[in-house]
Amino acid sequence: MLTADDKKIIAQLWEKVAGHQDEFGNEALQRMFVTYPQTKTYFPHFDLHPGSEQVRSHGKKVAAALGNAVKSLDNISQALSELSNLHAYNLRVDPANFKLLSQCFQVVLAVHLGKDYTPEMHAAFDKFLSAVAAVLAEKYR
Ligand code: HEM
Repeated sequence: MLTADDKKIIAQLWEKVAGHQDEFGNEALQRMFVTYPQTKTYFPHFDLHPGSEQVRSHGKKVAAALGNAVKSLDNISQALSELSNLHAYNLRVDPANFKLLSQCFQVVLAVHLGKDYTPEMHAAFDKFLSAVAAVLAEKYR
């Protein structure tokens, strides 16, 4: 459950992300594929080499979806409803993978924002990403 404070901090953090959104999405995916190679099995139809345009374009979509959720912190479930259907019914992504991408996205934030990514931001954003993951996994049962 996101507190009012969490929501404020998440919105502040996203202001720092805006402008780098596409790049951060791309880097998070690149890290996920290198660090957790099992995640590549969901993308057999993608070129997964570093610098891949397909990954870049996918990173842009993922980051946009996160940005959309940041705008709807009071109703993430509704904001990501279509994506939730897609991941559960069509893609059948094992929900364990959501944590892996979340972890990679946080490393990207730490690398790029450095000290600006404060422990408070880390804590609030971690809760946010868990909430997103819960929504993407909620249709599985
Ligand atoms: C924070 C978590 C995630 C978000 C916000 C997210 C978001 C998205 C978005 C926006 C799309 C594009 C949907 C469309 O084109 O209409 C997508 C597609 C997809 N996602 Fe996710 N995703 C997440 C996690 C994951 C994870 C962890 C995996 C697997 C390891 C995954 C696998 C896929 C696949 C295979 C596609 C289809 C790609 C294609 O063929 O174009 N997603 N996701």
